[in-house]
Amino acid sequence: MTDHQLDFNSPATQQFFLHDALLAWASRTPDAPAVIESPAAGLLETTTFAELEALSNFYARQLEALGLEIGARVVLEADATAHSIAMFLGCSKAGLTFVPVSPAIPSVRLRMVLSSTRPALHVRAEEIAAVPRIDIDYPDGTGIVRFGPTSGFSVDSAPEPGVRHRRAHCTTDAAYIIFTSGTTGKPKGVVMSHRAVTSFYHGMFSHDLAQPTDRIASTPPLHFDFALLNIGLALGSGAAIVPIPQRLVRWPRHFLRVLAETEATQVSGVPSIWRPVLRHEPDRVAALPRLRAILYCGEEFPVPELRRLRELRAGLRIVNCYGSTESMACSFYEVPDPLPRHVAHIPIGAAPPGAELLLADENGAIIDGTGTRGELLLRTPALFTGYWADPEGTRAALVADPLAPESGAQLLRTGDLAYRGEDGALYLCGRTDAQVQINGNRVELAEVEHRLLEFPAVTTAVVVPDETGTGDAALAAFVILASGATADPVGLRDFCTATLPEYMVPSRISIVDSLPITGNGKVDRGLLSAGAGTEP
Ligand SMILES: Nc1ncnc2c1ncn2[C@@H]1O[C@H](COS(=O)(=O)NC(=O)C[C@H](N)c2cccc(Br)c2)[C@@H](O)[C@H]1O
Repeated sequence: MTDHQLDFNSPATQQFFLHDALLAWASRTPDAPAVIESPAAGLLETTTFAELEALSNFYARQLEALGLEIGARVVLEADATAHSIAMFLGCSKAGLTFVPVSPAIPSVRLRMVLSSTRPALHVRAEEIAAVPRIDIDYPDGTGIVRFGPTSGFSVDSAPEPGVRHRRAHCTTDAAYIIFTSGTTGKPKGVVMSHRAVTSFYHGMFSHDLAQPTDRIASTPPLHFDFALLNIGLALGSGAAIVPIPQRLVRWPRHFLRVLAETEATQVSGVPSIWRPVLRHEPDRVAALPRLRAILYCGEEFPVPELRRLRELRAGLRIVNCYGSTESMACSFYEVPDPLPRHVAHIPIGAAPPGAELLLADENGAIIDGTGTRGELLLRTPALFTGYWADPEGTRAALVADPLAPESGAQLLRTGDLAYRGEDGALYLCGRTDAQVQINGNRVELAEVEHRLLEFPAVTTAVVVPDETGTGDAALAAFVILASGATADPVGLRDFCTATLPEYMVPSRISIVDSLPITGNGKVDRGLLSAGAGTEP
């Protein structure tokens, strides 16, 4: 063993890292399916726990051989597949921090991630590396790697070897950094340590959400930590993960075919994935052979749609999973079966064992009673390390424990408003800021507004959730142009598409002469949301 190679078996390093949590079953059930993929109709590809472990060891060795520093970043551009899961497990084993990004990420945003995290490597799944990104100027010394069943681990350009200062990998090191939308017009890199992620998983396993015989279909993209929850839930329970390619999620017939062929027993996804399925293929939902549970997160699931799902599948277990990326997630709430007629909103339940959700009023005082609205504060061992390169933003997200301010303990300010129901459960009722969820993706309205304001002719931009449409959440933008200036909604929309992910591009852009305001002079977003802003 050379002086910088890590010995995973020595007591000193016998800690609990992300890869320990996800591969514990490789020794118990090596031949059980860990990843089941459906590359084409009628075709299934299964990777066993032993194969996944061996593949992650292969990638770990290749990464180790590059001699990078512990904690160096690896930007991982891939969809969720057996190989990309093995790659991030390999990063975990090699003490490297992975930064998952979507293959659909606009180059401008990818450049921001690269310049901010200064990664040692940009590793790309071979199926997407076939389309080279020509407009990326890498920070110097960044290595470029293609990986997959054909390429193995192909180094297209070697990284500058890091100088090893650190001897050992410890669980407070960052397992991953996930970039979410940021209010200051700049996305925030949420840094999650191994200790935070594995303690979250530990709390999650106390809910018995999965058995070794389960096959959990996962629909979120790899850059959304919901995907990491699903992968951890499946593999950590000895069950199989069934990654659903993004392109299929929007096609109900294909989506349901894959669920049927892989005999998925659970489906994890944001509520909006069910809307087209319920509208266009209800019979196929009813006919799915083994679906027994769904898990959702990211946004409210409209109760009428939940009822419809239950009509189609009597006894379906439905779990509402609430949380923010800064603590991976937080609470799991079992939707009662049957769902009483009077229920109009599904609660988020309570925090998992080992964590605590508190309600605080605007002065920071704790709210114990029922019916009073406050901001949700979270005490959890799964707390993020901070926002990457943003100490100010990190401080603003945390608050001293109101019940023990002297202790130095920090609680997460979720930014969510909630109240405690008579049933003791917590119900969300809005945001303290203007962050919204579009198809389960977090959108800071300010970030979209900032982009619109970069358009030369625009003097004012307001973006609100568009409540005028039916079903899918969308964004409506209202812009005011400088006097005499001209612009058209199509041009404005293209301008947004150039730098923002699709879900952040407003579907409706109205050029207006004025905006409605509330009594205290703020733009009346509620009125705009309701479409009042577009009346002639
Ligand atoms: N179940 C809900 N009902 C309603 N509103 C929800 C729910 N889950 C979130 N949200 C909202 O989304 C915000 C956070 O956005 S986020 O940081 O992008 N994270 C997310 O959306 C997803 C979050 N990481 C998560 C949740 C569950 C499992 C995993 Br694993 C991960 C929360 O503060 C809430 O406002």
